[in-house]
Amino acid sequence: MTANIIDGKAFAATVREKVTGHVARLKEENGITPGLAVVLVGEDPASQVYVRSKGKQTVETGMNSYEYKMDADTSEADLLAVVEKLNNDPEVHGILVQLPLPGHLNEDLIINSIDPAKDVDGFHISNVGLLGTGQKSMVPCTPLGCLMMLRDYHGSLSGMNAVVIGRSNIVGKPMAQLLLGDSCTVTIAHSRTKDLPEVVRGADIVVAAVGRPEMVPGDWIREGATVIDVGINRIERDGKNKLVGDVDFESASKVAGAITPVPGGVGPMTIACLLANTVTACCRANGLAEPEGLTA
Ligand SMILES: Nc1nc(=O)c2c([nH]1)NC[C@@H]1CN(c3ccc(C(=O)N[C@@H](CCC(=O)O)C(=O)O)cc3)C=[N+]21
Repeated sequence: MTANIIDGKAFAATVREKVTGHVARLKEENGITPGLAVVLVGEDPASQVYVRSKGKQTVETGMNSYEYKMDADTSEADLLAVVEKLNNDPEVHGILVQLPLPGHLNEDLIINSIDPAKDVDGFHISNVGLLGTGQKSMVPCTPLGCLMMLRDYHGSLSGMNAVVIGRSNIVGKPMAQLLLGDSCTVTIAHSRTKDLPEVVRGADIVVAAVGRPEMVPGDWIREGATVIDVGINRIERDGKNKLVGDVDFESASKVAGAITPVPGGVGPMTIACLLANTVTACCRANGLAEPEGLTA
């Protein structure tokens, strides 16, 4: 058996098309242009690449993009002041503070200083609580992108066994909440899980989000299962730099029913969902109907 490839890059293009349509309508009918502010502290090269890509796509979909680049030694007070300014700016509907932050900055404190209505990452405790209780919230971009792909591929996820490997606040935990919301039977596995291979073999849906290159081999995957690979790991192989996931694609794609590749899977969907969340935040801020096809 050879797995179907779930093409995240192509799917992301369709999400961006929807975003572009909603943005055009907001401009035409309401005279509003959604705006996304991205704050980057420090000079991590990978982060700079993502931030540039986010800014470019924001503009391409017709939205306003605001970038704040701050020195690596920026004080907490200075960063809080920037967030406060963006919270109070009516032209800014979405705020993203790129993570990880330099060690001297308290990430929880900074994230929780963002207006929850503008928290397009969905990391604010208020949004986490809303998601956990099934109320309307801002949903974290990566899990939202994974959910969109799973729903598109399967239709209904009801009753399926889903195993999420990884318990991060950014992916694992919100992913599990979303799958539970779609009536999956959800297991959150992690580094201390007993007999992880056996647990994963019970899954109809596997979401790998641990950050360890190729740690999930094909013989952990049940025949025909759907595999969502959230990992983005830079490794060196045969003297070349390579991007690989948390799943061993080579062996897993021989047993899975469907699998997302790396690159070109979850990554592009994450950025597309950030744009989608910005439109959603803009509509809510203006008391307008939820944009169709862009929310969980
Ligand atoms: N507050 C915050 N929110 C984030 O959403 C956030 C963050 N901080 N910090 C960094 C991570 C990382 N991230 C990625 C987004 C897209 C790709 C992506 O599109 N990757 C391409 C490959 C790009 C490449 O070649 O490097 C792909 O998978 O096909 C990757 C990584 C968002 N993050």
